[in-house]
Amino acid sequence: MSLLEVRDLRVTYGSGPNAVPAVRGVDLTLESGTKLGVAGESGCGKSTLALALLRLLPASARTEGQILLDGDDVLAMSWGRLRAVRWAGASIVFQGAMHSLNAVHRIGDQIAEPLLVHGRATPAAARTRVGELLEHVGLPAARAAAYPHELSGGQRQRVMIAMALACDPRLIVADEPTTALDVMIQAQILRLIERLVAEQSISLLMISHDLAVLADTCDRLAVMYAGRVVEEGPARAVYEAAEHPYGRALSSAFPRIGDLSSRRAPRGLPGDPPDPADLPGGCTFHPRCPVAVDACGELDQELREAGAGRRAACVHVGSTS
Ligand SMILES: Nc1ncnc2c1ncn2[C@@H]1O[C@H](COP(=O)(O)OP(=O)(O)OP(=O)(O)O)[C@@H](O)[C@H]1O
Repeated sequence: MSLLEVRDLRVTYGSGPNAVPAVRGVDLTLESGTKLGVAGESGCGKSTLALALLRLLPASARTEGQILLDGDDVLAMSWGRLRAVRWAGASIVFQGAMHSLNAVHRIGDQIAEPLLVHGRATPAAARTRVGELLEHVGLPAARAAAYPHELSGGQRQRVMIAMALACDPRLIVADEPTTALDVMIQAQILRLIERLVAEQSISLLMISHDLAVLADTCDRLAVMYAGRVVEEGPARAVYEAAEHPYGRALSSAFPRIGDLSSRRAPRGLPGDPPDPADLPGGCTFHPRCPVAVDACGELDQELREAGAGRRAACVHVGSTS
């Protein structure tokens, strides 16, 4: 059984004529001990997907489909079961740690909170564990007494990671965990995440607009456009030679981390991503696609086999012309 199976996930914000279909039928599979990256431009539904995985969406969101964590459907489980799953089954690291941490509480207390709420430790044992967790993410245990504003952006993100690790989750969902950081710190945090998930056999679902970051860190990649996955496959193969024209455009826009000498000229995509409330007919990418043909404006494409372990949703995939 896969650790995580997302089946035909649909998330719509609001209702009636102003409804925003942010996620429109996403299927994803994450095997235990592996790392899956989800890439796409701003507004394609990445954060909505991340929040849906732990049922953290606002009440205005209607969620359909299945999110099977170890075979148990997150969307159908009781609140009691959901509380047990959050932090311990799966935990989430958000972008911009300053907004995710509580400014008026010491970071040690914030890291201890999931341990105490889940009855994983007594207050005394939690203090010891907080020190261990801080050292694990490269911070001195004494920093437990600090308030968030006393730490740098990179240190705050380390605190978020320590908090996510506190209850030994099987899965970490990281939503743009390095976006707010400068390039050097970004690389350090990515290496830290890689080391921790490898050491503790944690599975990772990492979300980013930056395909290069994901290709560097993950085993497999899924590329989202306008609320759907348009390509998925082994990370390196998708990054080096995407089958979908959107995947190709995205990969050409981002150089590999630490490989600035081979920086490829970003070939900017014309136009903007579509408004989810007013999607073009046919393939939603066709108005921006450099290889669109007449059929693309008429018929949306489903994901189909595009080589070993790969799928892409493009009319050109598998065509011999
Ligand atoms: N609470 C909300 N109410 C209504 N619409 C929302 C809400 N949250 C997100 N949306 C809309 O849903 C769509 C997907 O947003 P989402 O934040 O999931 O995308 P994203 O790919 O994560 O983008 P970003 O990288 O900018 O966060 C966007 O059109 C966004 O405006």
